[in-house]
Amino acid sequence: FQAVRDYRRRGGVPYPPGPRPLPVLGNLLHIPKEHSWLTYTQYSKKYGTSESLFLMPSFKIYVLGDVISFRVFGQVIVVLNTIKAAKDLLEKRGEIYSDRPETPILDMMEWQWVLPTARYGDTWRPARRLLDRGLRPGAVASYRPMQQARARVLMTRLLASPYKWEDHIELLQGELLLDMTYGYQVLDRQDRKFDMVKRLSEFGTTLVLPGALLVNNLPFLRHIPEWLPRFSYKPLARYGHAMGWKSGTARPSLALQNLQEIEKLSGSDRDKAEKMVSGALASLYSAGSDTTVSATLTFFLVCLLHPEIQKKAQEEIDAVTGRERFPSFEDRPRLPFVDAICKEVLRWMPVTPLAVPHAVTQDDVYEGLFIPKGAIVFGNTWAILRDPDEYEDPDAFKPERFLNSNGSLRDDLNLTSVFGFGKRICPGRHFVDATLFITVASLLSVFNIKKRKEDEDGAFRYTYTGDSVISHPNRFGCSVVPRDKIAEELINADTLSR
Ligand code: HEM
Repeated sequence: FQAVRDYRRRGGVPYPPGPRPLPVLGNLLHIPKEHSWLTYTQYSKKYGTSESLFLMPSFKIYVLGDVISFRVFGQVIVVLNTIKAAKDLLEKRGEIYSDRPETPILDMMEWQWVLPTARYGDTWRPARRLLDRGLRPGAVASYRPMQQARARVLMTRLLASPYKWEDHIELLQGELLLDMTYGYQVLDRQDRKFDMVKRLSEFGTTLVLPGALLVNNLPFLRHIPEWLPRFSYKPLARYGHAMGWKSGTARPSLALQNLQEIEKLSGSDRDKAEKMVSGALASLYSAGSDTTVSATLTFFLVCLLHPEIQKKAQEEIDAVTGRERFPSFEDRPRLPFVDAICKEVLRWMPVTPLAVPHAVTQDDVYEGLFIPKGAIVFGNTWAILRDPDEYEDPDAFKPERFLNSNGSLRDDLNLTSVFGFGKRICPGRHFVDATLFITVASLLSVFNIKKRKEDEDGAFRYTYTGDSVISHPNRFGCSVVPRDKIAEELINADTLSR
């Protein structure tokens, strides 16, 4: 009966192609627990030929591999494997493709105000507007002096304790985000407020793992009253409280900007606005920290794998600074190769290979394929950025692909898929762009990032995590050494001047 009802609802229009569902289990076994983007990319090739019946073009049956689908316990999951499909649906039909999958656990915990998981509509809209305004290119430019200063503190720390390089990278991102958001200055890694924000946000991200999304579709797992109350400790209230956002620290920050507007309100309007603002602000650390850390770790990995690229970038930087100072944002137009490295870092190992899932709010038909209301839709950023038609030799790390023949930077419109799609595209992307540039340029101006002695002979292996929304390199050894005496003196002089 269900099959007949389903057929009627679709009017006979087929679902996007994919592996044949099994009885009861559907496609459960076809969805891998790890690195699912690789499997989806393979499926897209397997189901990816549009075939003509009887060799007659007009009798084409649609078996488009750029859109594939799976069904698990009544949930339809759609994966868009090309930039065209992602743009056609997530961007051009954004009004119905911008929701997020239902995550009741988050709602019960009052995380519904946190932007990356917020449902599309009246809760999301004002929070998103707030962040778009606060993180637009012009506004982000005002944080440059802070980003530059913090990047230099990273150099000081790396010189003092190079073996703690991973900790220093993580601390840098925490400092940048909490300063920009709340004007809060993290003391050190032991700072208790920093630690609490970190733990709360880690907990939040485990709830949006693909596994957690499937849990929503198993009715018997939907009610978990025994353990939920222990977790519902109003995380946002705590989060905002820890950062003192209502006391409005004097440093310019997004919190400070928004306080004045809230102060004009009263009663329930004020209460609602406070929740909205604290949710929007709390989104920034949870969405921005691990992601930028992952991209920075990939940059370190690239330096180990390609010393020649590192050297070429150093030559470019030296020609601009004369090795008498650190590079700055003002130097950026004269450092296209450094910029190209940052872009290639994002393309080569996309931090969120399947972006963040969208959900559809209305039945839809695309290229003769049926996409039902409630379907979860992934844009396969990995497949888009490893498409050999767009990126020659896509598995290779080649910054030159982002340069014109005269050495100037080349625009690449597909690269924005690193940050997702349509109305939900990452609002932090301009901030990331600045952070990566100044971190990479500062690092290369004074350090060589190399394999450890023990890794020099034999094959050096690296792997990436594949069980979460964010993918990052698994731990690898690395040696961070000042390039020479000049570099060391530059760092010391800068440290003393602070
Ligand atoms: C390399 C670093 C980063 C990457 C790769 C990244 C990627 C993404 C992606 C793929 C999405 C989902 C887009 C979609 O649904 O289509 C997203 C959403 C979001 N990102 Fe980022 N992001 C990064 C850094 C940041 C930073 C630094 C911030 C804050 C300053 C930030 C704030 C957000 C927020 C608030 C959302 C939710 C937007 C919404 O749902 O409307 N992200 N990001």
